[in-house]
Amino acid sequence: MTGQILSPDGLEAALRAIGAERYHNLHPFHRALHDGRLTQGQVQAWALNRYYYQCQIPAKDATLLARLPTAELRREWRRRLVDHDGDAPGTGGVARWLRLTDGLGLDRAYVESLDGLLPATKFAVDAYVAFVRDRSILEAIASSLTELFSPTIISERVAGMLRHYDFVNSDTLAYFHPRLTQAPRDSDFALAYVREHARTAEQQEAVLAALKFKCAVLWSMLDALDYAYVTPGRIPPGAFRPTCP
Ligand SMILES: O=C(O)c1cc(C(=O)O)c2c(n1)C(=O)C(=O)c1cc(C(=O)O)[nH]c1-2
Repeated sequence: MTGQILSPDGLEAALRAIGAERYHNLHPFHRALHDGRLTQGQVQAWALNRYYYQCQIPAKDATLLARLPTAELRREWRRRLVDHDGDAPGTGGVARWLRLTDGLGLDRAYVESLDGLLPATKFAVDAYVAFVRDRSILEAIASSLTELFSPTIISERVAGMLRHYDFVNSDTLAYFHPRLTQAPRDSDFALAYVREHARTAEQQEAVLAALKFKCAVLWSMLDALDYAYVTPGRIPPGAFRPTCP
């Protein structure tokens, strides 16, 4: 498609095709998580590593917020900060994620210390924040478009985990509930922005590449979990070691 300019609908279709092929719902570690094939220790490893993604998302959004040129765009984007950081201690998505790690039996101070992260989790998440800092605003906004696909995986995850694991309940999974309305609101905005602003073939290619990059960030986080926690003997030095079965 080099050089060819897509219509806004054509661009949206190409973005959705990337999600259908590359989104992390297809990863074997997620399939195992949602189908009840993981131990509590493996679910702890997932939640502990994913905590780093959660707590860097508002840092990523703050980085982008500072670069946005208009009050209208900043007003829209700052909602994301409030969604994640809350507007008082103990509120917002990051605090709700800690309810999940608490409920799974992880020590909160240990989770927050980030000491147990897999090296690849840190590299992947830091690469996402750096991408949003260093690339064009159009690419930065496009990289959030994985959220177009997240409501489906979140619904599958919550239903699957409640059905299969006796160590979670709807209170510990409360993180996910607001995401079902926040994610479509955010991705509707990001998609409309991208449809309107990606006009040249070069811009459209950059937008598609940004979404592929973000799918790769999410995929590589799961590759790292799969490598370290599924086959015994592969946990990297210093990373979290489950003590429960
Ligand atoms: O549970 C998931 O599978 C999932 C995926 C994604 C995503 O696709 O990036 C996000 C979230 N959750 C999420 O909770 C979230 O807050 C979020 C923010 C962003 C982003 O790129 O700004 N993605 C996601």
